[in-house]
Order: sequence, then structure tokens, then C-alpha cells
Amino acid sequence: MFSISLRADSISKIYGAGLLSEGRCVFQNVSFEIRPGETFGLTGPSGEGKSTLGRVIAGIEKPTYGTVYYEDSSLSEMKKTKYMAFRRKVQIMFQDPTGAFNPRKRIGSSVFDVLKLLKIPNIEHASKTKEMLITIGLSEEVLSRYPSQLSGGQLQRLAIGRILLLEPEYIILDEPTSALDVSVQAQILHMLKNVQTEKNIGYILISHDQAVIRFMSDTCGLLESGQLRVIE
Ligand SMILES: Nc1ncnc2c1ncn2[C@@H]1O[C@H](COP(=O)(O)OP(=O)(O)OP(=O)(O)O)[C@@H](O)[C@H]1O
Repeated sequence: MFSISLRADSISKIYGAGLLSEGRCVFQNVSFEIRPGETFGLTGPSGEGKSTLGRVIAGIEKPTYGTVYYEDSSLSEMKKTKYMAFRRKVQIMFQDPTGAFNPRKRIGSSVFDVLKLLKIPNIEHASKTKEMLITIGLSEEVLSRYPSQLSGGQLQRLAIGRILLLEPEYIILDEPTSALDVSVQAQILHMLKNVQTEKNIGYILISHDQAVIRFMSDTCGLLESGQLRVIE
């Protein structure tokens, strides 16, 4: 089956370089590749650049050196339309689900905004929303609630559900369960695995937790002292 890979080729990130400063090199010559349906687990000590690497792969930040390739196209050379398509296909999800939704809007309204943005015809909204809720294991009742009326686990499920409406090929999961209770963490991880099997999505999973990395990953990378060591 044809699959679109996401590949970092010798990327480096330096913050704060200028006329008077060499800046701070967060990581250098990092290379790895992932494919749909696979999970690349990214771990390492705090402050070593895992989130920065995630943002660079997602195209939110540019690498200082090196190239990120999607479907063999370099992100830095993509035309605007292709880049916009890439940004839709490669999503990033953050640790704290409470900030993921507008606190003044009911969940149904936030979901509606995404469907509208995607130009999904009104007639399909109910079925798309229902399908998404089934995938993330929540009932339609959550649509009438405000974010403050939901648990962290429910909000994280909905954050994933909202991303799934965009039909991504890859999701960068930045500490997706570390703000949650241990029992809820396990449920979310199982759900992520089921979603991956069902939709053949590739994950880059950033976590401090070795048990989470072991449970989820096909390949794992340790980012330490600016270097990525890939462990198959
Ligand atoms: N926009 C920025 N400008 C300057 N320095 C930055 C910026 N973003 C991150 N950094 C620095 O880059 C380094 C790596 O940060 P990053 O958040 O990527 O690490 P991390 O491994 O994800 O950490 P943690 O595990 O604690 O979340 C840190 O020293 C951080 O202060």
C-alpha cells in the first residue's frame, strides 16, 4: 500500500542566534522517519527539546538547518496550498486539555466551528459528529456542556475527536496523558491505539513516562544532550 512518510533529515534547532550570540543549540543532526499506522515514541529529560522537535516536525517552527520531508516534499519549499494541506494532515495535540476549547462555548458549538471551517455540508454535521463521538467513546450529551462541566479525560477525548474531524495522517501527541489520573491515562492510551488501528494514523508520542513509551511505540528515540538516539 502507498504510504506517505514524514521524515526529519539532519535537522538542527538553534534559538537566539544573532550578531552577538551563537545562540543555544537545542538539538542537532536529528534524523528519523515515520509512516502511517506507526508510533514513534520520543522521550528524554526535561528541557532537551522534545516539544521543540514536535513543533518543527509539525511545521509550526522552522529548523535552523536540515529539512523536514512530507511525501518527499521539503516543507521549506512547499507552495502555500500544499503547505496548508500538510498543516491539516499533520496535527499536534498538547498536554493540557482544559485550554483546548473555548470556555465560553458549549462543546457542540466548538465542534460545529470545525465542521464549518471544513466546509462540511450542514446536512452531514449530525452524522459526522455522531461518528466522531462513537470513535472517542463519548455520548451526545457532552455536546450541550461547557468545557468546565467535563472531566480532564473527557476533554482530552474531545480534543482528539476534534483533530480526527480533520482526517489527519499524523498526530504529534505532546504528553497527551500526563495531566490525567493514572486510570484515565490508560483509557486514553487504549483509545489512541484503537483510533490508530481504525484510521491508520501515524503518531509521534512525546512522553517522560517510559511505560507509556513502551506500551505505545513501534520505534523510540531518546533526545539527550542535543542528540537523538533511535532505538528500534
Ligand atoms: N521559542 C523559544 N525561544 C527560545 N528558547 C526556547 C523556545 N522554545 C523552547 N526553548 C528552549 O528550548 C529548550 C527545549 O525546550 P522544549 O520545551 O522543547 O523541551 P522539552 O524536552 O519538551 O521539555 P519538557 O520535557 O520539560 O516539556 C529549553 O531550554 C527551552 O527553554
